[in-house]
Amino acid sequence: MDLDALNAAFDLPGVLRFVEGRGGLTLIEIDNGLARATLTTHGAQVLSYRPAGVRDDLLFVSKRAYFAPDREIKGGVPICWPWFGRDPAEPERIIHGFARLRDWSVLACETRPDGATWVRFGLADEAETHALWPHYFNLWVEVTVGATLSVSLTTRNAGDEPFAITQGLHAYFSIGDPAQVRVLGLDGCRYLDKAAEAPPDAVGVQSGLLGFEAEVNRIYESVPPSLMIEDEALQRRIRIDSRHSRTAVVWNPWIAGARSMPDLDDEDYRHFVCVETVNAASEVIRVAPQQEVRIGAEYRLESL
Ligand SMILES: O=P(O)(O)OC[C@H]1O[C@@H](O)[C@H](O)[C@@H](O)[C@@H]1O
Repeated sequence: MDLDALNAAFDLPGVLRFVEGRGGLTLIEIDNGLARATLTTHGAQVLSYRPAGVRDDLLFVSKRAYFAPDREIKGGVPICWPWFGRDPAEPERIIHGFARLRDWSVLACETRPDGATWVRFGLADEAETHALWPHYFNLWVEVTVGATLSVSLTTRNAGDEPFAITQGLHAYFSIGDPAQVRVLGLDGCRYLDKAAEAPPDAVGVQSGLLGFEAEVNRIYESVPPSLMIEDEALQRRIRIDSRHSRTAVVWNPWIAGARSMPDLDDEDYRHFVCVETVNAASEVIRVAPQQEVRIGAEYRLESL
């Protein structure tokens, strides 16, 4: 749909409108008094979220991110589906699946009774997705922009055969200084260590708070539903309440990792951490024909 058609069908006057963004991507700008946010139909991705009165965005987007129809956008909350990380069937393929590369349909935009704005995106299988992943599906992403930000992803198996997925909400959180950031809630959780320096199949158990002074790339298992990122430099706490997920990925590429990624500035390891609500590693989700499964997260900013 073109912008005029999208605005005619879905705009919420004074609150939500569709505009053209970099690379010709379609952006959804929201300003509802509770918060401002920017979403894009490319990948059904949230790119920016700032509650009223808050100066620093919740989310990081790389200045060198690709904004192109066939590329992933590095930042915001990418939707990783139907595989998280490497495709187990074909490890050389793009990581984190194809959902974040597709242009999603907008199905609804509404104002909720509390003044929050709700946007529903949809994606279904087609010939191009069959070539990548031979299954019939409906996917929905629902984003609620209010005093908190919520993102949920629903998968429906629209075929006659069961399928298995891994998936994730790959949130890139903006931070003030990695040396002053701690993740709370992981104490006692076992993790798979995927850092470049770690031996293959390395595992560990988190003791206390998690800080950042080198590359961190860990898949934590059996995590509690709430995690927190405390950021002394920005004097704020990000609370992440996850649903239907017992696995969390924590990632900061550090210096060498940032340098190796063309869509990150060398210094960007100072500007974000990812704390991701996922079903991955041993948490593989099997979806029976006609069954629906969900994963979701609510993000809340609090002052320290
Ligand atoms: O595909 P993106 O957005 O660049 O993210 C890549 C990173 O995503 C993380 O989830 C992984 O733990 C990292 O290993 C990986 O490098």
